[in-house]
Amino acid sequence: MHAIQKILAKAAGKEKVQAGEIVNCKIDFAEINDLYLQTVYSFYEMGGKEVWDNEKIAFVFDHYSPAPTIKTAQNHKEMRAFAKEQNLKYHFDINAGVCHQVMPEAGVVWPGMILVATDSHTTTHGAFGAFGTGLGATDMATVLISGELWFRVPEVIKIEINGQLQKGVYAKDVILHILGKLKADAAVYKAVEFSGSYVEDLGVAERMTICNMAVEMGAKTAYMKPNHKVIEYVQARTDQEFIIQETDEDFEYAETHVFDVSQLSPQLAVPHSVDNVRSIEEVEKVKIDQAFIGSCTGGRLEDIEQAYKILDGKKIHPDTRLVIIPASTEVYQKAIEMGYVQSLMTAGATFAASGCGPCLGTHAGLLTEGEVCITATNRNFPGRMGSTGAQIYLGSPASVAAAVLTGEITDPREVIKEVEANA
Ligand SMILES: CC(C)[C@H](C(=O)O)[C@@H](O)C(=O)O
Ligand code: SF4
Repeated sequence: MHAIQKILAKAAGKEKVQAGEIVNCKIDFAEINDLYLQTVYSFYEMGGKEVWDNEKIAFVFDHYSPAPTIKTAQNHKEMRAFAKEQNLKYHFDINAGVCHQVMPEAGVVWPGMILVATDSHTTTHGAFGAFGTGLGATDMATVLISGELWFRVPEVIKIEINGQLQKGVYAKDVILHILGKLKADAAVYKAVEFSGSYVEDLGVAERMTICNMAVEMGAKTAYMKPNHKVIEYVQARTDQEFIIQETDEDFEYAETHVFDVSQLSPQLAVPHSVDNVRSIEEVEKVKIDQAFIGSCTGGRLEDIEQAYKILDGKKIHPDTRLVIIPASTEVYQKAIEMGYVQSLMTAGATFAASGCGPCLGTHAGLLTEGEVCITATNRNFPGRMGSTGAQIYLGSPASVAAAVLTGEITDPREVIKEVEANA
């Protein structure tokens, strides 16, 4: 069995499971975001009275936070009432950030757990060796009532990533490159394991960026075997005991793909699909109107630092706008302490309150017809960030920063070389 299948077997109280088998698993933690008030309605419609465990459920207000409309304010009000009535231990209101950043920071994510959330990017938590997957309102209501849910045991695709990245090339470029090669339907209902020499020593932030976008190839869940950096991160935030499952030597993967990233250029997903990927050399000079750094894909301290290293002491191009939204208040506070916020605001960036915001076009920086945006987020379908007539390029925070410096898509490797030469 694969480590992921062992996680499911343990949660189902079984010795062994196999791909294709349906198993009923105990859930370790469940998160509902503020787009899913329906979960509360379904909970009551299904006869729910008390949640199965009020210490294993989180409400996170992140998609519409702070509430940009009266309707979403009403949703928050009803969800706050439910959280109070059920005495939920974890209720992250409008001052917390994006669920996939807030939960690891709160110490509720650990290796070997089953974490479900009303969000497709719950694959992010494979970065911690967890089985993380997204649910709809009805399944989530079932979990709130019973603390259990059925799963079809997935096959596992192995993505082996080897080599050391060049300066100016980042984890976001790696996952975009993989998506461009394997395409958006490569892993439908399968689990994706990322391994190889590049992954083994990878830090938490980079692991989260890569696992976050596994769902963009249809993955049910993602997995990276925890390294010492992950274990240190988790143990600094929780006393929860955990087991790191080992994949059997003789486990047979459904597919194996091997990538050497040592010569990889910065990558961009170009309009209008996440798997429509080009090396930056093919898309340089595209004029940019607006740029965004943020989200559960690219809003961590390390992402903001990429922009700081390029823009510190400089001014963004007068024809462009840069919106930066730290993925959580904790990230925001650290970015302030590091001087990144002050420097980037002086360069001309606009900061907004932690949350999803422009990533899915709810508020804090939408695009109108004909505007061109480069963003550190994970989806670029028509209408994702506002008008369906806008053009969205997905790239690393460094590619975003290089573009707002020159006003057009620019290779961050060139800009970084210049910054270092003038340092
Ligand atoms: C919550 C939901 C509307 C959606 C998801 O499930 O991913 C959102 O977070 C997104 O990124 O599109
Ligand atoms: S930041 Fe974007 S991708 Fe992440 S949960 Fe929010 S809307 Fe979804």
